[in-house]
Amino acid sequence: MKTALTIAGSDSSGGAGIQADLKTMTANGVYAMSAITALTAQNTTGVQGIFEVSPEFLKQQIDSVFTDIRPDAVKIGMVSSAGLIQAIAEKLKEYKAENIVVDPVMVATSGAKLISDDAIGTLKECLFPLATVLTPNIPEAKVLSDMDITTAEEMVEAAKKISETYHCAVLLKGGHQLNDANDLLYRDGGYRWFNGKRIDNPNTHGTGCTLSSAIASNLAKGYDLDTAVEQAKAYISGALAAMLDLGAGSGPMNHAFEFCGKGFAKEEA
Ligand SMILES: Nc1ncnc2c1ncn2[C@@H]1O[C@H](COP(=O)(O)OP(=O)(O)OP(=O)(O)O)[C@@H](O)[C@H]1O
Ligand SMILES: Cc1ncc(CO)c(N)n1
Repeated sequence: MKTALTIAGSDSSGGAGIQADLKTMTANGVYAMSAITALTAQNTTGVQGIFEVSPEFLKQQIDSVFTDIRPDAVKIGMVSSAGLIQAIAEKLKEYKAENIVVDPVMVATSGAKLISDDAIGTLKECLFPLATVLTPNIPEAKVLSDMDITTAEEMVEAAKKISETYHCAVLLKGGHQLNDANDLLYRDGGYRWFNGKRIDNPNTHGTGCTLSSAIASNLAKGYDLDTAVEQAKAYISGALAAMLDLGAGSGPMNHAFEFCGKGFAKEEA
């Protein structure tokens, strides 16, 4: 069985962060492991608290994973401070990690800030150069490209700028902000649109985490980047289309939509 590691923050409400990643990787057929950067006290309405681990303890978790079950792909999500980012970069280089998906998480769907301003510089300097693919949403891409992005043409320009600056592929997510869930993959000087049909579902908590983990799972299984993105889009569309409706705010998706009603996932006794 192929294996994947998520290095990210825990979401107590289970829809984003580590919990979304582990569910996504499992549903996508790879063995899922985690190294936790921070605990969040969080639900669908917001983030009530953040408790970071120390860089030393994060390194210890990464050592424990790599020295025993080597991951075929690594996904990186919420990393809120410079020391943690440096710790991850050091360990990924030491273990020559491959298939690295970096989701530059800055703000939660609920609006809460998940990274300190000084850490954004460290993210660019230490982690982006290690990435196979970066997966910013539009607000994150605005910060990273220092450009305004209001049209599809500007999405191409911004993705090109980020890709050329950090020498990695960039998947710029159209998501809820701009168009019909159309994402743009810029790599090796060229680009391709991945058009998604917008699903009329207000419950989008954790969509970014889920997409990046699905891409990492597909890379772990040996698919090329284009196919990995294509299949990840199909997975997230299925999870959104299952129309789970939990919590008072923007709720989580059903990561196990393919299993529902089957085998051990039968709902009622
Ligand atoms: N309503 C929708 N219907 C179909 N696809 C969607 C919808 N909303 C988001 N997506 C898709 O979900 C994926 C994640 O994109 P999105 O822009 O939501 O990420 P994000 O803003 O980083 O997520 P998060 O809110 O978790 O931070 C993309 O592939 C996007 O196209
Ligand atoms: C822990 C965590 N990571 C990422 C996000 C972004 O959706 C979130 N809301 N919470």
